[in-house]
Amino acid sequence: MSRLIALEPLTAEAFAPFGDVLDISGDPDKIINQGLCGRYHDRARLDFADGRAGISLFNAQARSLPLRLEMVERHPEGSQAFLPMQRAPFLVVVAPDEAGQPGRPRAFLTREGQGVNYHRGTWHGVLTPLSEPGLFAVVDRIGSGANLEEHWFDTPFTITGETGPAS
Ligand SMILES: NC(=O)N[C@@H](O)C(=O)O
Ligand code: NI
Repeated sequence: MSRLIALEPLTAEAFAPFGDVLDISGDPDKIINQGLCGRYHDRARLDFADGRAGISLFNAQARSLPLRLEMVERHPEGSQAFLPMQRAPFLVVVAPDEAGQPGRPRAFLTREGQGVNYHRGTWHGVLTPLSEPGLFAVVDRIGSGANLEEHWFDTPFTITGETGPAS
């Protein structure tokens, strides 16, 4: 299998097997605050086994494309949401699960202002901003026990800077 992975635009449909896309596309679900605010209500499936939701802030160093992808990880006990606190697009890498191992990864480029929520157990690359500040609010599980499984590829992939169809 080719080790080159093209970028795909992030859409709710394409990302549905892996998680939720959080953005203000389309009409808000509710108009609140005396008509001054649109509420895009309850847009992510949060799931925390034997734990609670926590909000953390990540200040991540920017990476550049093309990017060598050596590892994906997953959190068996909880979902994980990345909500940018700046407007720059960032890289989102996910992979299907194939009998407990990640299948071929897919790479998405967010639009400005988009965030993602990885469903519990979704294989994903670590937070990868493409510019700085790489400042994100992260909503994930706070609890005891192991909640991180890493998979290091025998042969790394390369995420190109090109956009293209799903591979
Ligand atoms: N380890 C950690 O808190 N972050 C990762 O899970 C990640 O997806 O970036
Ligand atoms: Ni993670």
